Amino acid sequence: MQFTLEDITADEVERRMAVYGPLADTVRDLIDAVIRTEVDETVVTEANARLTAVVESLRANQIDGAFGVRHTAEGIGMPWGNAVIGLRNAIAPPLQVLKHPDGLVTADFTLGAAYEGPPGCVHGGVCAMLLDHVLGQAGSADDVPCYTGTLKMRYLRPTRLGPLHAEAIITEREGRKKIVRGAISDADGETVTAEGVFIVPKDWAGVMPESARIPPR
Ligand SMILES: CCCCCCCC(=O)SCCNC(=O)CCNC(=O)[C@H](O)C(C)(C)COP(=O)(O)OP(=O)(O)OC[C@H]1O[C@@H](n2cnc3c(N)ncnc32)[C@H](O)[C@@H]1OP(=O)(O)O
Repeated sequence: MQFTLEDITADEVERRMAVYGPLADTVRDLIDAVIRTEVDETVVTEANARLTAVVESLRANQIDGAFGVRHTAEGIGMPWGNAVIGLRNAIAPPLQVLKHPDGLVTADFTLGAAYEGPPGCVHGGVCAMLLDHVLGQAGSADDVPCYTGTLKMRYLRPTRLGPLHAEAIITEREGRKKIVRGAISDADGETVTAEGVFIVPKDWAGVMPESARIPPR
């Protein structure tokens, strides 16, 4: 598992974000539209033909495999394929995770039709995925990255699709292990709580170069 140096300027990062962010936003909108459309089926078939052509145009030149986690020499993270926060990943909500001075990390986001499990509610696995990431970023808030070792979820009540809040913080440390706790809440309070053991890998310094220790945004 390696992080990749991409030696570009901050301006170039911004420029690329302005190109790929809107594309992923449109595809995210497309996913929602495909789930909810009630148009005539001939329109659906035509849309599929146009989309197939778009996919072909994008695949004319592409990388092998996944995007990876790239960073600039200045330490700007570009985890753009990430399933939770990836700028280029239309499957990601995407979460904008904020890091507060006391170590708390928070994210406010809205989940729509693409994240449904029980009727009108968020899929339990989606809650686990989002909390895994938010707890992971809280565990890494001291700039020493850690990986999920164990993650326990408690589903208190169904999480309705719509506006939600997630937060997490390190509550205990023991050597390379950090216990991180967090929750997803709606307007009426917590719906899912999570507790995880996050572990700094033995060889983390080799895995993540000094220049990349600023957590990905
Ligand atoms: C900044 C961005 C944040 C994003 C966060 C996103 C979170 C993620 O999704 S990470 C991906 C999912 N997680 C993974 O793929 C991790 C896969 N596992 C691993 O890489 C390794 O097993 C790893 C790093 C967790 C531990 O490996 P290693 O460093 O060799 O641990 P090891 O030396 O055996 O054990 C260290 C301590 O941790 C404990 N431990 C090891 N594995 C686990 C585990 N799975 N659960 C709980 N405790 C564990 C050991 O018991 C030991 O404890 P103690 O010091 O008290 O004896």
